[in-house]
Amino acid sequence: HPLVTTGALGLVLGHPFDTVKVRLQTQTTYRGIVDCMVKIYRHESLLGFFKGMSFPIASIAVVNSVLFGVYSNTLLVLTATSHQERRAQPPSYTHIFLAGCTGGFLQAYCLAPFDLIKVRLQNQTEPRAQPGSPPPRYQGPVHCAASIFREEGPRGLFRGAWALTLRDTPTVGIYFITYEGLCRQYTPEGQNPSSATVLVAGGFAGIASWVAATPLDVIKSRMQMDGLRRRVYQGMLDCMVSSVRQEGLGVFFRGVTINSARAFPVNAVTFLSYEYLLRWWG
Ligand SMILES: C[N+](C)(C)CCCC[C@H](N)C(=O)O
Repeated sequence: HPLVTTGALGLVLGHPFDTVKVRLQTQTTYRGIVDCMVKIYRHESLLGFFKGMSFPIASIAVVNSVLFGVYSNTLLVLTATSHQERRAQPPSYTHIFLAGCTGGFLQAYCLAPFDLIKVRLQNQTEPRAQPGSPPPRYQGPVHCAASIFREEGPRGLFRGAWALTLRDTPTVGIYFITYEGLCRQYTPEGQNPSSATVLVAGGFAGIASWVAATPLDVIKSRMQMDGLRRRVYQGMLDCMVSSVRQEGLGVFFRGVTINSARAFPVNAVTFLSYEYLLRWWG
């Protein structure tokens, strides 16, 4: 289906932005977005921007099905109305928020191992296949997963999962509230939102939820990178405190600009697919 293709394309085109975000959040060698992009391009070529992309592509369908499936089923239980009836009897924002939080909470658990591997691969700065230079620690996603499993045990695959859950539970609530709120604002009573409305509302829902999610996103990424060699942080709180001590409060908004630029198109397309699927299967 074209929408699935567009969704996958959005993910591919958005990935370079995500790589820059992750590096800005976890490494101190970059002075900003442009500096980071230039350095990646010089040392690792264009391929450097696409490190760690295969697992997100492979898992997006599952992760988004859990997110949107749990959300819409929770809403169904809370409001006792089907999707069609819902245009006539819109659910309350409390219900939307609660259903979003439930979806975010469950989605975080499915996402955690894939996200960990993505972040570890994105942070490998070695250029690909340079004869003579030492090879990167992880040769690819499967090797990365197997190495983490071997070196850190099965729980190692869930490093940073707690921070990820805390990041996603409330902010997926915000995601759906923003989306529904904007759709209602710009749609005549009792009608379905137009495609343009869905795209714009979805884009802004992505940005709003990511802005709210950024502080815990930074902590999550740092927890995921911790333990690569020796462990630096005692836990999430320790990671927050020492990050703020060393880098100031601004640390909580690392990567927010580039991530917002990525989030608008990616989430616009995501919500458009969601609305289409609901109308078909309703
Ligand atoms: C709630 N939080 C902001 C964390 C995520 C919301 C949507 C995530 C989306 N798949 C994306 O990659 O942008």
